[in-house]
Amino acid sequence: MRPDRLPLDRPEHGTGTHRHAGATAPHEHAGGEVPHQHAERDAQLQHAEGEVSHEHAEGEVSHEHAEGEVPHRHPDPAVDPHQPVERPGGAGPVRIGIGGPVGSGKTALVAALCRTLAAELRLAVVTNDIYTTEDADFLLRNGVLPAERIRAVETGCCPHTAIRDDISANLDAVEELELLLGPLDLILVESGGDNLTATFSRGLVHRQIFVVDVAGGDKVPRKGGPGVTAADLLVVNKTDLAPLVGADLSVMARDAAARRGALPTVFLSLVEDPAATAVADWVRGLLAAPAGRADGRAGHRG
Ligand SMILES: Nc1nc2c(ncn2[C@@H]2O[C@H](COP(=O)(O)OP(=O)(O)OP(=O)(O)O)[C@@H](O)[C@H]2O)c(=O)[nH]1
Repeated sequence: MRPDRLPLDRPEHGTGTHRHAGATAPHEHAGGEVPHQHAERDAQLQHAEGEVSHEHAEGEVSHEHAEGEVPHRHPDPAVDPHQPVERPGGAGPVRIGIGGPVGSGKTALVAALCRTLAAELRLAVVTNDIYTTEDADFLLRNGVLPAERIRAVETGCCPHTAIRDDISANLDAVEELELLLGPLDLILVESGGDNLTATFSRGLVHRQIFVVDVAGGDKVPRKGGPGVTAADLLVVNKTDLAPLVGADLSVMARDAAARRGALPTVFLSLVEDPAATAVADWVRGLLAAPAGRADGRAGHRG
């Protein structure tokens, strides 16, 4: 092994286009590797300071690396490395993943759903953060659920790795909650903030909500990515900010419909509707529906 390549501690997957942040040293790619693109300023393929040079396999997707991050590989987000979980006969909890870009309002939505649904459902939450327990701490500070109903997973890596590739820490957290709390109706699994390619494995959650916000402008649904195109529910949050950033919500609605077909999209402002009414109603509908497989195919009851 070359000294500039560290051993991988996660499953290897196939590959494609990716990007590296910052300015630094050129690096090599293995023979036979699929051509990929780099940021404009990256004419020589550069890594952020502290980043270690590494290889990428065919099919890998676009992402950025933080300073000092350990090199690793990512799978094609269209390929789920795990088998879909069956929602167990209507008896076990429905697990819903909540993902989306940094700061889009995932934790605020989790808090809102806890406040709205805690009186009618037996629920628990798993949060994922890279280096901290920030999101769990926020939920605790705001008293949206008793402390024993919240578990924090520190991923120590790109959040999408812990919710899609190696989901063991999240599965452990889910299992611990079920053992400790007894029968549950709903477990919300919040991902750390990530890019538009981050999706949950159907081996971890039965359904997933993808949260984007209008603050970055009205182009986000048009940009697509598996979260936007394939999430079971797309939430366009912070609609109260639309006039301030010049975002046209009708354009976002049109683009979301074009990208998502029949899949639902909800426009939300947690400032104006702190109960997240439309999302809570969607969750209620899901729990009332017959049990089914995580990939949406018909399941069974009992
Ligand atoms: N104006 C406005 N602000 C919002 C809304 N929803 C959330 N926010 C604010 O947006 C900021 C980010 O919200 P979070 O819930 O922390 O976002 P997040 O997606 O969990 O962030 P990460 O976990 O860091 O990825 C906070 O300051 C929230 O108060 C909204 O509907 N309108």
